[in-house]
Amino acid sequence: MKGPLFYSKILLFGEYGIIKDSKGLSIPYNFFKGALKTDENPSDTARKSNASLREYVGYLEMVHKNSPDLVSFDFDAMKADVARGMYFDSSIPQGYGVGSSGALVAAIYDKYAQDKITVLENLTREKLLRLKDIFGKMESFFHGKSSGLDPLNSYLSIPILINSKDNIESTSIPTQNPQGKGAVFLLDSGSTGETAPMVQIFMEKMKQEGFRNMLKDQFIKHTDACVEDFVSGNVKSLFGNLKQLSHVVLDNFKPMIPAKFHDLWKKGIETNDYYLKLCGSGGGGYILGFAQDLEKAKKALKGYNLEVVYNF
Ligand SMILES: Nc1ncnc2c1ncn2[C@@H]1O[C@H](COP(=O)(O)OP(=O)(O)O)[C@@H](O)[C@H]1O
Ligand SMILES: C[C@@](O)(CCOP(=O)(O)O)CC(=O)O
Repeated sequence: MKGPLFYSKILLFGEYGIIKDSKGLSIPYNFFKGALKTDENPSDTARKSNASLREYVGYLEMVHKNSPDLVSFDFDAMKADVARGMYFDSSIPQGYGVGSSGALVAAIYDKYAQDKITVLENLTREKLLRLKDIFGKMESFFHGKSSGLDPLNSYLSIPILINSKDNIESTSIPTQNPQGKGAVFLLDSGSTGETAPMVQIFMEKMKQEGFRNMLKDQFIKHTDACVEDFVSGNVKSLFGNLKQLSHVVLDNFKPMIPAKFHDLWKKGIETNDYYLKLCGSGGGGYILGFAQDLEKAKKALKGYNLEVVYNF
C-alpha cells in the first residue's frame, strides 16, 4: 500500500455516549489500514469502492453548499480522480466497529480539503473541535449521526480523549506492560454490523425519558469513570467500573449485541473472568473484551477468536 496511510481505530470507551455528552477514549489500531489508490486493472472490490466514492463526491458537494464556511474541497481534482477509478484500498473490515468509514473520510480530507488543518501544526483545542465538526459532517454520509471521532483518530493517528462535547484533547495512555496478565482484546462476532441502523435505533430510544435517564445516570456515569481510570492507570477501579458498564449495556443495548453473545456476555459478569462491551456501534463486528487475567479469559472463551490489542 502506497501513499499516506490511514489506520483503523478502537473506541475503547464512549460509543453512543459521545453522540450525546459522555467522555470517550479512542486509540489508533495500526493492524488495519487504507490508502486512496488508482489501478490500471481494478478488481471487483476496487470498482465497488470507486462506485461508493462517486456517490460520496455528490454528498460532499452538498455539505459544502450547505455549510460553505465549514469546509471546501478541490472538487475538480476529486471528480477527475474518481472518474479515473480512484478507490480506497483498505484492509479495514467494514461494519466491524474499527472505523473503516472514518479512515476513508480522513484520507479524502487529507487529499482534497482546502485550507486544511494539518497534523504538523499546533493543534489547539479549537482546531481539534473544528476538525471533529468537519469530520462529523463528512462521515454522516456513511452512518447518519456521527461524532466525527473515528476520522479524527485516523487522521491524527494519536489517542484522543473526549472530556465532553466541546472539550477534546490528544492524550497519552499508560504504556503497555508486555509482561502484564491483564489485556484488552477484540472478540470476533463472526458477522458484520451496520452502523446506520444501530445509530437509528439509539436515536429512537433517546425519545423515551426512561432511556435518557438510564443513559445519563448509568451508561454515561460508568463510561466516564472507565475513561478516567484507564487514562490514569487505575486498573483496580477500572475493572469495577467495567463490570457495571458491561451490565448496563447488556440490559439496555440488547439490539447492539448479537443474540448468540448474550449468554457469553452475562457469563463474564458472573464469573469476573472477562467483561465485554460494545466496540463502536455494535450489532456485529468486533466486541471489546477486558480481562484481568488473559489466560483465564482465554480458557473461558475457548473456541472464540481473540485478538489482544493492549496489555496491562
Ligand atoms: N474501502 C472502502 N471503499 C469505499 N467505501 C468504504 C470503504 N470502507 C468503508 N467504506 C464505507 O464505509 C461503510 C462502513 O462504515 P461504518 O458503517 O461506519 O462501519 P465501520 O466504521 O464500523 O466499519 C461502508 O458501508 C462503505 O460505505
Ligand atoms: C456509535 C458511534 O458512537 C461510534 C460508531 O463507531 P463505528 O462506526 O461502529 O466504528 C457513532 C459515532 O460516534 O460516530
